[in-house]
Amino acid sequence: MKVAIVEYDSNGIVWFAIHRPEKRNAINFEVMDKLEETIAMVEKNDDVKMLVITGTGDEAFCSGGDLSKFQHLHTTENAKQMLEKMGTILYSLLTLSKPTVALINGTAIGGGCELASACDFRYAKSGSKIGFIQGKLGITTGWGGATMLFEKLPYTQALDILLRAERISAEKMYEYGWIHAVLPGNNLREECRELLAPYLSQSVSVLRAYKMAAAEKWKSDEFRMRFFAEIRRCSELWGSEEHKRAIQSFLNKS
Ligand SMILES: CCC(=O)SCCNC(=O)CCNC(=O)[C@H](O)C(C)(C)COP(=O)(O)OP(=O)(O)OC[C@H]1O[C@@H](n2cnc3c(N)ncnc32)[C@H](O)[C@@H]1OP(=O)(O)O
Repeated sequence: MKVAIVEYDSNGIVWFAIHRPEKRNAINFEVMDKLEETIAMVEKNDDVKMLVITGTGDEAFCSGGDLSKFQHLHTTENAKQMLEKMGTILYSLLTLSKPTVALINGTAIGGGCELASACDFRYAKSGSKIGFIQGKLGITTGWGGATMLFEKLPYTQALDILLRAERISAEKMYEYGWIHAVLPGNNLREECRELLAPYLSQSVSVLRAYKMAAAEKWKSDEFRMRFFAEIRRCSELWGSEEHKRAIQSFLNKS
Protein backbone atom coordinates (compact mmCIF):
# COMPACT_ATOMS: atom_id res chain seq x y z
CA MET A 1 0.00 0.00 0.00
CA LYS A 2 1.23 3.49 -0.92
CA VAL A 3 2.28 5.68 2.03
CA ALA A 4 2.00 8.89 0.01
CA ILE A 5 0.05 10.09 -3.00
CA VAL A 6 1.83 12.48 -5.35
CA GLU A 7 -0.27 14.33 -7.93
CA TYR A 8 0.50 16.97 -10.56
CA ASP A 9 -1.77 19.87 -11.54
CA SER A 10 -1.47 21.31 -15.02
CA ASN A 11 -1.10 24.77 -13.40
CA GLY A 12 2.23 23.77 -11.84
CA ILE A 13 1.33 22.47 -8.37
CA VAL A 14 2.66 19.16 -7.06
CA TRP A 15 0.46 17.77 -4.28
CA PHE A 16 2.16 15.46 -1.79
CA ALA A 17 -0.33 13.77 0.54
CA ILE A 18 0.83 11.50 3.35
CA HIS A 19 -1.46 8.51 2.99
CA ARG A 20 -1.63 6.69 6.32
CA PRO A 21 -4.99 7.94 7.61
CA GLU A 22 -5.37 4.88 9.86
CA LYS A 23 -2.23 6.07 11.72
CA ARG A 24 -3.26 9.73 11.49
CA ASN A 25 -0.58 10.17 8.81
CA ALA A 26 2.33 9.37 11.11
CA ILE A 27 5.73 9.58 9.44
CA ASN A 28 7.73 6.36 9.06
CA PHE A 29 10.89 5.77 7.00
CA GLU A 30 8.85 5.04 3.83
CA VAL A 31 7.08 8.41 4.08
CA MET A 32 10.47 10.09 4.58
CA ASP A 33 11.88 8.43 1.45
CA LYS A 34 8.89 9.44 -0.66
CA LEU A 35 9.02 13.03 0.59
CA GLU A 36 12.75 13.23 -0.14
CA GLU A 37 12.20 11.93 -3.66
CA THR A 38 9.35 14.41 -4.27
CA ILE A 39 11.35 17.41 -3.03
CA ALA A 40 14.23 16.46 -5.36
CA MET A 41 11.81 16.14 -8.28
CA VAL A 42 10.21 19.56 -7.55
CA GLU A 43 13.66 21.16 -7.31
CA LYS A 44 14.71 19.85 -10.73
CA ASN A 45 11.53 20.03 -12.77
CA ASP A 46 10.95 23.43 -14.41
CA ASP A 47 7.28 22.66 -15.05
CA VAL A 48 6.66 22.58 -11.30
CA LYS A 49 6.03 25.94 -9.64
CA MET A 50 4.92 25.01 -6.12
CA LEU A 51 4.76 22.08 -3.73
CA VAL A 52 1.73 21.54 -1.45
CA ILE A 53 2.04 19.05 1.40
CA THR A 54 -1.10 17.67 3.01
CA GLY A 55 -2.55 14.51 4.56
CA THR A 56 -5.29 12.15 3.43
CA GLY A 57 -8.52 11.68 5.40
CA ASP A 58 -10.46 14.21 7.44
CA GLU A 59 -8.81 13.66 10.81
CA ALA A 60 -5.15 14.54 10.60
CA PHE A 61 -2.53 16.42 8.64
CA CYS A 62 0.24 14.49 10.40
CA SER A 63 0.62 13.01 13.89
CA GLY A 64 4.43 13.28 13.83
CA GLY A 65 6.88 10.41 13.98
CA ASP A 66 5.48 6.88 13.90
CA LEU A 67 5.72 6.02 17.59
CA SER A 68 4.96 2.34 17.01
CA LYS A 69 8.19 2.13 14.97
CA PHE A 70 10.35 4.74 16.66
CA GLN A 71 9.71 3.35 20.17
CA HIS A 72 12.40 0.79 19.25
CA LEU A 73 15.10 3.43 18.89
CA HIS A 74 16.67 2.94 22.31
CA THR A 75 20.08 4.59 21.97
CA THR A 76 21.04 8.19 21.33
CA GLU A 77 22.87 7.05 18.17
CA ASN A 78 19.80 5.23 16.78
CA ALA A 79 17.54 8.17 17.55
CA LYS A 80 20.07 10.56 15.98
CA GLN A 81 20.09 8.60 12.71
CA MET A 82 16.31 8.82 12.42
CA LEU A 83 16.15 12.47 13.50
CA GLU A 84 18.99 13.49 11.17
CA LYS A 85 17.37 11.70 8.25
CA MET A 86 14.09 13.60 8.61
CA GLY A 87 15.90 16.79 9.69
CA THR A 88 17.93 16.72 6.47
CA ILE A 89 14.74 16.28 4.44
CA LEU A 90 13.05 19.20 6.22
CA TYR A 91 16.16 21.32 5.69
CA SER A 92 15.93 20.64 1.94
CA LEU A 93 12.21 21.50 2.08
CA LEU A 94 12.96 24.76 3.91
CA THR A 95 15.59 25.75 1.36
CA LEU A 96 13.77 24.41 -1.72
CA SER A 97 13.94 26.93 -4.57
CA LYS A 98 10.15 26.90 -5.09
CA PRO A 99 7.41 28.17 -2.73
CA THR A 100 5.83 25.50 -0.53
CA VAL A 101 2.54 25.17 1.36
CA ALA A 102 1.42 23.00 4.26
CA LEU A 103 -2.29 22.41 3.68
CA ILE A 104 -3.32 21.39 7.19
CA ASN A 105 -6.41 19.25 6.76
CA GLY A 106 -6.75 18.27 10.43
CA THR A 107 -4.67 17.69 13.55
CA ALA A 108 -0.94 18.42 13.34
CA ILE A 109 1.08 17.06 16.26
CA GLY A 110 4.78 16.94 17.12
CA GLY A 111 6.83 16.31 13.99
CA GLY A 112 3.72 17.17 11.94
CA CYS A 113 4.13 20.76 13.15
CA GLU A 114 7.82 20.64 12.24
CA LEU A 115 6.93 19.48 8.73
CA ALA A 116 4.48 22.40 8.40
CA SER A 117 7.06 24.84 9.80
CA ALA A 118 9.46 23.96 6.98
CA CYS A 119 6.88 25.20 4.44
CA ASP A 120 6.56 28.83 3.36
CA PHE A 121 2.79 29.08 3.84
CA ARG A 122 0.50 27.23 6.22
CA TYR A 123 -3.22 27.07 5.41
CA ALA A 124 -5.45 25.19 7.84
CA LYS A 125 -8.94 23.77 7.82
CA SER A 126 -11.00 25.59 10.43
CA GLY A 127 -11.05 23.72 13.74
CA SER A 128 -7.71 21.94 13.21
CA LYS A 129 -5.55 21.55 16.29
CA ILE A 130 -1.83 22.31 16.20
CA GLY A 131 0.40 20.84 18.92
CA PHE A 132 4.11 21.34 19.36
CA ILE A 133 3.62 18.87 22.24
CA GLN A 134 7.13 17.36 22.22
CA GLY A 135 7.91 18.83 25.66
CA LYS A 136 5.09 16.76 27.15
CA LEU A 137 6.80 13.63 25.77
CA GLY A 138 10.07 14.43 27.53
CA ILE A 139 11.79 15.45 24.28
CA THR A 140 12.14 18.60 22.19
CA THR A 141 11.49 19.20 18.52
CA GLY A 142 14.06 17.02 16.78
CA TRP A 143 13.62 17.68 13.08
CA GLY A 144 14.73 21.35 13.18
CA GLY A 145 11.27 22.58 14.18
CA ALA A 146 12.33 24.98 16.94
CA THR A 147 15.07 26.53 14.82
CA MET A 148 12.54 27.10 12.03
CA LEU A 149 9.90 28.43 14.44
CA PHE A 150 12.36 30.98 15.82
CA GLU A 151 13.03 32.12 12.23
CA LYS A 152 9.38 32.46 11.33
CA LEU A 153 7.71 33.87 14.47
CA PRO A 154 8.73 36.57 16.94
CA TYR A 155 11.06 35.12 19.60
CA THR A 156 8.72 35.28 22.62
CA GLN A 157 5.79 33.90 20.65
CA ALA A 158 7.80 30.92 19.40
CA LEU A 159 9.25 30.21 22.83
CA ASP A 160 5.80 30.39 24.43
CA ILE A 161 4.39 27.84 21.95
CA LEU A 162 7.30 25.43 22.55
CA LEU A 163 7.37 25.73 26.34
CA ARG A 164 3.61 25.37 26.74
CA ALA A 165 3.59 22.25 24.52
CA GLU A 166 -0.19 22.47 24.20
CA ARG A 167 -2.64 21.85 21.38
CA ILE A 168 -3.66 25.23 19.97
CA SER A 169 -6.52 25.95 17.56
CA ALA A 170 -5.72 26.92 13.97
CA GLU A 171 -7.62 30.15 14.62
CA LYS A 172 -5.27 31.05 17.52
CA MET A 173 -2.21 30.06 15.47
CA TYR A 174 -3.51 32.44 12.78
CA GLU A 175 -3.46 35.25 15.35
CA TYR A 176 0.12 34.25 16.22
CA GLY A 177 1.10 34.43 12.54
CA TRP A 178 2.02 30.75 12.13
CA ILE A 179 -1.11 29.96 10.11
CA HIS A 180 -1.60 32.25 7.12
CA ALA A 181 -5.20 31.37 6.22
CA VAL A 182 -7.97 29.46 7.99
CA LEU A 183 -10.16 27.80 5.36
CA PRO A 184 -13.73 26.49 5.65
CA GLY A 185 -12.57 23.12 4.32
CA ASN A 186 -15.66 22.21 2.27
CA ASN A 187 -13.33 21.69 -0.67
CA LEU A 188 -9.93 22.25 0.84
CA ARG A 189 -7.83 21.77 -2.29
CA GLU A 190 -9.99 24.16 -4.32
CA GLU A 191 -9.81 26.73 -1.51
CA CYS A 192 -6.03 26.32 -1.53
CA ARG A 193 -5.85 26.61 -5.34
CA GLU A 194 -7.73 29.93 -5.16
CA LEU A 195 -5.18 31.32 -2.71
CA LEU A 196 -2.28 30.14 -4.87
CA ALA A 197 -3.67 31.39 -8.21
CA PRO A 198 -1.93 34.82 -8.06
CA TYR A 199 1.42 33.15 -7.31
CA LEU A 200 0.98 30.61 -10.07
CA SER A 201 0.45 33.41 -12.60
CA GLN A 202 4.18 34.23 -12.19
CA SER A 203 6.85 32.41 -14.16
CA VAL A 204 8.83 29.68 -12.46
CA SER A 205 11.95 31.88 -12.77
CA VAL A 206 10.33 34.66 -10.76
CA LEU A 207 9.06 32.25 -8.09
CA ARG A 208 12.48 30.63 -7.85
CA ALA A 209 14.32 33.96 -7.62
CA TYR A 210 12.15 35.26 -4.76
CA LYS A 211 12.34 31.98 -2.87
CA MET A 212 16.12 31.95 -3.18
CA ALA A 213 16.24 35.53 -1.85
CA ALA A 214 14.66 34.16 1.32
CA ALA A 215 16.38 30.78 1.47
CA GLU A 216 19.97 32.00 1.07
CA LYS A 217 20.05 33.09 4.72
CA TRP A 218 19.17 29.53 5.78
CA LYS A 219 22.09 28.12 3.79
CA SER A 220 24.68 29.79 6.03
CA ASP A 221 26.98 27.58 8.12
CA GLU A 222 25.73 29.33 11.25
CA PHE A 223 22.08 28.46 10.53
CA ARG A 224 22.89 24.85 9.59
CA MET A 225 24.91 24.49 12.78
CA ARG A 226 21.94 25.65 14.91
CA PHE A 227 19.51 23.42 12.98
CA PHE A 228 21.56 20.23 13.46
CA ALA A 229 22.50 21.08 17.07
CA GLU A 230 18.77 21.01 17.87
CA ILE A 231 18.60 17.51 16.38
CA ARG A 232 21.55 16.32 18.48
CA ARG A 233 19.99 17.68 21.67
CA CYS A 234 16.73 15.86 20.96
CA SER A 235 18.65 12.59 20.30
CA GLU A 236 20.09 12.83 23.80
CA LEU A 237 16.63 13.12 25.34
CA TRP A 238 15.12 10.36 23.20
CA GLY A 239 16.27 7.45 25.40
CA SER A 240 15.24 9.09 28.68
CA GLU A 241 12.84 7.28 31.01
CA GLU A 242 10.38 10.19 30.72
CA HIS A 243 10.21 9.81 26.94
CA LYS A 244 9.93 6.01 27.04
CA ARG A 245 7.09 6.26 29.56
CA ALA A 246 5.26 8.87 27.45
CA ILE A 247 5.46 6.72 24.30
CA GLN A 248 4.31 3.58 26.14
CA SER A 249 1.45 5.48 27.72
CA PHE A 250 0.24 6.61 24.24
CA LEU A 251 0.70 3.20 22.61
CA ASN A 252 -1.01 1.33 25.46
CA LYS A 253 -3.95 3.73 25.32
CA SER A 254 -4.68 3.28 21.62
C1 LIG B 1 9.45 12.71 15.88
C2 LIG B 1 8.97 13.20 17.18
C3 LIG B 1 7.47 13.41 17.20
O1 LIG B 1 6.83 13.53 16.21
S1 LIG B 1 6.85 13.53 18.75
C4 LIG B 1 5.11 13.49 18.49
C5 LIG B 1 4.61 12.13 18.28
N1 LIG B 1 3.17 12.15 18.05
C6 LIG B 1 2.27 12.11 19.01
O2 LIG B 1 2.52 12.08 20.18
C7 LIG B 1 0.86 12.07 18.50
C8 LIG B 1 0.20 10.82 18.91
N2 LIG B 1 -1.17 10.79 18.39
C9 LIG B 1 -2.19 11.43 18.98
O3 LIG B 1 -2.06 12.20 19.93
C10 LIG B 1 -3.56 11.16 18.42
O4 LIG B 1 -3.51 9.93 17.71
C11 LIG B 1 -4.09 12.24 17.47
C12 LIG B 1 -3.08 12.59 16.36
C13 LIG B 1 -4.42 13.50 18.28
C14 LIG B 1 -5.36 11.74 16.76
O5 LIG B 1 -6.30 11.29 17.76
P1 LIG B 1 -7.53 10.34 17.32
O6 LIG B 1 -8.15 10.93 16.09
O7 LIG B 1 -8.39 10.17 18.51
O8 LIG B 1 -6.87 8.98 16.86
P2 LIG B 1 -6.22 7.82 17.75
O9 LIG B 1 -5.39 8.38 18.84
O10 LIG B 1 -7.29 6.85 18.12
O11 LIG B 1 -5.25 7.16 16.67
C15 LIG B 1 -5.74 6.39 15.59
C16 LIG B 1 -4.68 5.33 15.27
O12 LIG B 1 -3.52 6.01 14.82
C17 LIG B 1 -2.39 5.63 15.62
N3 LIG B 1 -1.48 6.77 15.74
C18 LIG B 1 -1.80 8.07 15.92
N4 LIG B 1 -0.71 8.81 15.99
C19 LIG B 1 0.34 7.97 15.84
C20 LIG B 1 1.75 8.14 15.81
N5 LIG B 1 2.31 9.35 15.92
N6 LIG B 1 2.52 7.05 15.64
C21 LIG B 1 1.98 5.82 15.49
N7 LIG B 1 0.64 5.60 15.50
C22 LIG B 1 -0.15 6.66 15.67
C23 LIG B 1 -2.99 5.23 16.97
O13 LIG B 1 -2.11 4.41 17.68
C24 LIG B 1 -4.25 4.53 16.50
O14 LIG B 1 -3.87 3.24 16.03
P3 LIG B 1 -4.79 1.93 16.28
O15 LIG B 1 -6.07 2.23 15.55
O16 LIG B 1 -5.01 1.85 17.76
O17 LIG B 1 -4.00 0.82 15.71
